[in-house]
Amino acid sequence: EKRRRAMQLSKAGLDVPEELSLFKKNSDQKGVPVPENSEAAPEACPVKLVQAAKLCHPGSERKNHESDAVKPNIGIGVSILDQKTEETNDDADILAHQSILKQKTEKTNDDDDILVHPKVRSSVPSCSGVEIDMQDKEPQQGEAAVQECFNSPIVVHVSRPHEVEKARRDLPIIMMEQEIMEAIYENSVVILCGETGCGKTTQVPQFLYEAGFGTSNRADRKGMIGITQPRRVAVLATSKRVSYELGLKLGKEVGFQVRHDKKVGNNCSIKFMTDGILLREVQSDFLLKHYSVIILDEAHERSLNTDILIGMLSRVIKARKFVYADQQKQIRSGMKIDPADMVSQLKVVLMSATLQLKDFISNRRLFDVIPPAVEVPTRQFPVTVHFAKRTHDDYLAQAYKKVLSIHKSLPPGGILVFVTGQREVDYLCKKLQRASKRQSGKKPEMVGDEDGSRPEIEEKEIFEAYDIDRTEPEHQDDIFSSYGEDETDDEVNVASSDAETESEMDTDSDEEDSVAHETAEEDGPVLSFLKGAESSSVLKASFKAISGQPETAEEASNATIAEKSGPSASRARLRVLPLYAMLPASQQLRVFHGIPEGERLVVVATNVAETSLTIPGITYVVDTGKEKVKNYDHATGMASYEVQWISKASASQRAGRAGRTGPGHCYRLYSGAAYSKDDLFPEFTEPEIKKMPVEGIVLMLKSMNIDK
Ligand SMILES: Nc1ncnc2c1ncn2[C@@H]1O[C@H](COP(=O)(O)OP(=O)(O)OP(=O)(O)O)[C@@H](O)[C@H]1O
Repeated sequence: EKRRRAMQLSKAGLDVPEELSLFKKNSDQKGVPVPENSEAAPEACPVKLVQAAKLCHPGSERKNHESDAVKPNIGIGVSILDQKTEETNDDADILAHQSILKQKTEKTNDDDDILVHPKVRSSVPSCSGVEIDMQDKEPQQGEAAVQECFNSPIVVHVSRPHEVEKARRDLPIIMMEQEIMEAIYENSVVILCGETGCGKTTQVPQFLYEAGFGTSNRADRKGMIGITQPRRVAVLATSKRVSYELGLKLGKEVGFQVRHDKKVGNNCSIKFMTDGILLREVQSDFLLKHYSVIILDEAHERSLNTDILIGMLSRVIKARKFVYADQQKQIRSGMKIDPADMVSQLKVVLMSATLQLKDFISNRRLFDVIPPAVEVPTRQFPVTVHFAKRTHDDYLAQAYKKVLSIHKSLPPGGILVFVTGQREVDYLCKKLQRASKRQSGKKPEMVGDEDGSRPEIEEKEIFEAYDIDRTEPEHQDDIFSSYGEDETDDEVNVASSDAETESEMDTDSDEEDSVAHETAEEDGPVLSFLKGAESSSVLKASFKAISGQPETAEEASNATIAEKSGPSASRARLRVLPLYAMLPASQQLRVFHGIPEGERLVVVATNVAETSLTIPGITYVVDTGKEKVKNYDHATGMASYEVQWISKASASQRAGRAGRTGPGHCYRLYSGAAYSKDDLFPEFTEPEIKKMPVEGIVLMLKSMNIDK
């Protein structure tokens, strides 16, 4: 809080009072202030900070900075500081160096483990993986050398685009870099909870990269930084963003892997992947030797893949510690180990905006030591949440109406609409496109047909939207059928509950809607409006209402927002784009490409857009509050898809999509009263592992050679 206020004051050009000051006088350096916190340094001289500290850069980038590169890392901190202090009188430079040194030379628990006994005269692997011959050194010197080696700071040079450098400084997580990195240095597992949009997904991999993780320069940080996402589109989008922010090439230093698509260079430092990919990797290499850090993003979703991964990683950490200690013992006894076989200790970071912490920290079988939780409590931009007065069953019609109402009366800004499945997406896209055509050709407030009449709502369209096909045979999905599917694929399918979450692995998504429909026959209230002609008339009526009824209270509220934010863009055409899991990647990525001036972007998405994504320009979110999930009948072992209310955690993620690149608004198409009921909107989604029949999970673990 102190730092935040100091930052605010200094950004506003005001004097920072002594008690809030980020700097304290250092008695050793006459007149040179030393930053109390590392984040002061980026504020002071963001680029010089890394450049000045000399470079240890992996891969091709290293060549560009060869003259700066310091090959062995031993003693790097001291020598650089001395050298630079002589070279420059620039206080900012010195400030930056000291900041780095202070941060990077913090002694860590891990460092304790790698002390070499003073009496041992042997070769040990250096930070760079090259053996240091210690034969000619005095024991104490050898110890000091090794100690320095692992304690020595390493700073990887990064050339970020100017606008990224500027935007980064306002991200709340940047102020927490030191706390986060210290927690990671000192613990095997760290939980990181941060508000949506605070910068977890894009920045934490960068913190690690800049600290030397993912490079081959240091044995203790050797191995890639792996980041898992529950969804393919998030993998593609975030890897692209991070490579852009770091000024690196996508597919080289920053890579990604999803099913059927892999772009990972030989010198890859940061790898984004779906959780299924990592599960597959852990089966073939239990130690995950290629990784120094694994970040599990969106851990709150508690998907089966993520939960199994957490369990597996808790074991991998122990196994790596064991192998690591053994290797250290061998080194101490004079044995040589091939640098390629050397392992470091594995770090695991669990990240989420809304995590039920007690599930993780109270489970002593999972983690021997309670993992620390670092919290980033603020988001960058505010999001105003608006609840509907009443909760309607016909959420699709309400969504349509809301989008047009926003378009009609609110200032420019993209709209992101959440519905439950592919068919709903396609249907709503079509409807909105038609409405837009009509609207752009006529007076802006007209939603009716060209002749001025109200748009005719065809029964056929409604049936199409909900895939109401009375002739379709009843279909249920056997949960075990997907385990064996596509054996050759390099991604594990653990029969996820939500086809929209994992559908890149599912082959049955086309059946989802029909399954939903069939199950609705028994499930009554949730989908009762989908039943045949009766339901179609309800929808028909609601669509008619869309174009006919005055939007009294809503228009009044919109008018207030419009007054504050400027004129509407109602004459603009709508650029309506779908986003769902089964859409080919190239089409998924269209939402990130920007749109011609004068158009308004509308993205109609399933819950694939719920987490991790920043769709540039999205200012308004329309949340139907519904999602389609796979539920299991424990008696029969069969699964079926149902449309149900989302959890509060999901609702908050959805709202978060509006405040990414500026302040936003989230329109919830359900009432505040409904939202407050825990039986309708639970705090968290029930972990999938609790819903699934245990046999399938056991079989899968057995197939991974895990007996207990
Ligand atoms: N593609 C992008 N274009 C523009 N800005 C972006 C982009 N991706 C990220 N950002 C900026 O970085 C911020 C942080 O994004 P990031 O995904 O790291 O947040 P997060 O804390 O992981 O959020 P979430 O919990 O929703 O995943 C965004 O709010 C946005 O300002």
